Amino acid sequence: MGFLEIFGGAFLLYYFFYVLLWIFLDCNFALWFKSCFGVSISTLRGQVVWITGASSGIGRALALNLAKHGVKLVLSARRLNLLEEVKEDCLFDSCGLLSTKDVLILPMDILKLEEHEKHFKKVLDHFGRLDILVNNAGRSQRANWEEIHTQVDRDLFELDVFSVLHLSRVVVRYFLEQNGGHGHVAITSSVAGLAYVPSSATYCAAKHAVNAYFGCLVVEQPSINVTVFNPGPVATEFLLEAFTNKPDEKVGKSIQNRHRLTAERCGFLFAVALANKIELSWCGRFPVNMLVYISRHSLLLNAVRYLLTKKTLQKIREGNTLQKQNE
Ligand SMILES: NC(=O)c1ccc[n+]([C@@H]2O[C@H](COP(=O)([O-])OP(=O)(O)OC[C@H]3O[C@@H](n4cnc5c(N)ncnc54)[C@H](O)[C@@H]3O)[C@@H](O)[C@H]2O)c1
Repeated sequence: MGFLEIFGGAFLLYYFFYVLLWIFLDCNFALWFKSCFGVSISTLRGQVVWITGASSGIGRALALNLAKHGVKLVLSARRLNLLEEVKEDCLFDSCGLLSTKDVLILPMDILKLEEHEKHFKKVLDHFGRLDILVNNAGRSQRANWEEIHTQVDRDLFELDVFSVLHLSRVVVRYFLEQNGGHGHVAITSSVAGLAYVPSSATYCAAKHAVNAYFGCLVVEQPSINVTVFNPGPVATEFLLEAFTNKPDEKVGKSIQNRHRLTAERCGFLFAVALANKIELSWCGRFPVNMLVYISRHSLLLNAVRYLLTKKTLQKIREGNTLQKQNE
């Protein structure tokens, strides 16, 4: 057998394996592997994890998954009543591993950067330390590229990028100066931060931006653990609050969640990524997982760009449940 046959066979085998991953897994291989054979979420028991945007969706699901394993929590968002409900659910799901003082409700508007230090002080006053910050609060977008008002670009970046960076810098400085140089920062990014998706140009750019900022933190401060978690479509109510092309306008619609990852599964995978300190991971039901793998292989990506129309990509994005307005 010549070199070409061996090389060709190995190449085909490699892609055969990859295609199997694309079809059967709902996340990247490393994350799936760790969810089965990695360290348990229980290794985080007793640690203090601060989750922003914990009142609903992925943040809430992550909180519940961590609470089941006795992880102490700081729950932040703007709506106090919802945070109180999440706290109750966390205490219930922890089956006695957590008492009421182990879950701190810390209402905050993350856009008020000047209050970040004050909120962090409350965390330290209550628990005496912080082990992991999870930057999860954020809003998505539905808008045509050419119609997006520059104010929307600014507002979305203010929330999804600048507020995240500001809070993270407050915490990273604490890790470096008062925590022996160690600590863990995580971000709920998106597959829109790994690939290009239609109808969300500002959001896509914002998630690429945070991925780049946190990637730079990894190379600059190797002692700080960074987890960039990139979900595909997840069944939450995020479209209610999503930006459009106009300032101060929200999409204001529920999605029908036929082909989306459940928030529970997403929260579990996120908790696995935290426990195993996975730097970069993603999740999503077929064909999202496949498209992310392909987007990381530029040759295949170019082929797929010719094959998939904007409408098809949009349908995948919406979990095959495109609303009339978005068609
Ligand atoms: N649902 C998806 O399909 C999906 C996919 C990829 C990434 N994400 C990301 O996941 C994260 C959570 O989204 P979700 O789907 O759970 O939606 P969600 O609307 O249920 O959660 C968003 C959370 O952010 C909070 N928040 C928004 N603005 C805030 C502010 N100014 N101050 C404080 N808190 C604020 C909300 O109160 C809420 O708790 C977001 O960063 C989003 O970009 C979602």
